[in-house]
Amino acid sequence: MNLEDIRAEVCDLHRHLTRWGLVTWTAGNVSARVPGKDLLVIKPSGVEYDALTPKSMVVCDLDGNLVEGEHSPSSDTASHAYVYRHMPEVNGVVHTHSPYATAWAARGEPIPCSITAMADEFGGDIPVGPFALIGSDDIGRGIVETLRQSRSPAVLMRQHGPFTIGPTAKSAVKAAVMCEDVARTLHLARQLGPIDRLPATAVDRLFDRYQNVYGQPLMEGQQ
Ligand SMILES: O=C(CO)[C@@H](O)[C@@H](O)COP(=O)(O)O
Repeated sequence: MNLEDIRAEVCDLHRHLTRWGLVTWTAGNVSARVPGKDLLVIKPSGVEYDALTPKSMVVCDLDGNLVEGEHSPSSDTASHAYVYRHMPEVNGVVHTHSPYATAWAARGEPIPCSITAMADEFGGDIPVGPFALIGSDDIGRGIVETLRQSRSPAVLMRQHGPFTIGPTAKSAVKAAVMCEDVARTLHLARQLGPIDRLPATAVDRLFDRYQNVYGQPLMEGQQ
């Protein structure tokens, strides 16, 4: 993929944030690593989703410095860059303020792994990361420290909201969609009474099946 393709992909992926109701106004962002280069592509800060174009996407280095683009990069660029610097297996990062996941983040409470959909996608609880102010790479440090100890591609940054990672930018977007889905379901379940976590052995088997068997075999060149 060349830089123009990545700009187009990152721009297009923001449509999923609005389609799945994960963002309000301009509060959320998607980025992708540029393969083989110490660069990332991210959304411009504070631009409405309907106005995003491939050209308005911003290219930054992995210290968060602007390299190419007509707009200021997302406020979370330094944190996305920190994740790419410290997690070489990650090629996509997403942040939203999706309401149910952010409600769990506001309480500083992990989402307990109580349903098969959570075991499938997250392989356990969705953990809580530390509170950190926006602007520096402190949020990135909290994401990396928390997710290194977990199989989950999602972390609820305390009193802020969810951040997700993935081997592709699309997979990080999918994790953000699934995170909000299970956050809503577990919130609803808890209104009905106490909820139990799945046994660890069942979580392991479900996670392995979903990650390795579920769906269609990949064709050559697919991700
Ligand atoms: O979380 C916050 C602000 O609380 C930001 O990530 C969010 O508003 C999105 O900012 P950007 O438009 O990406 O600069």
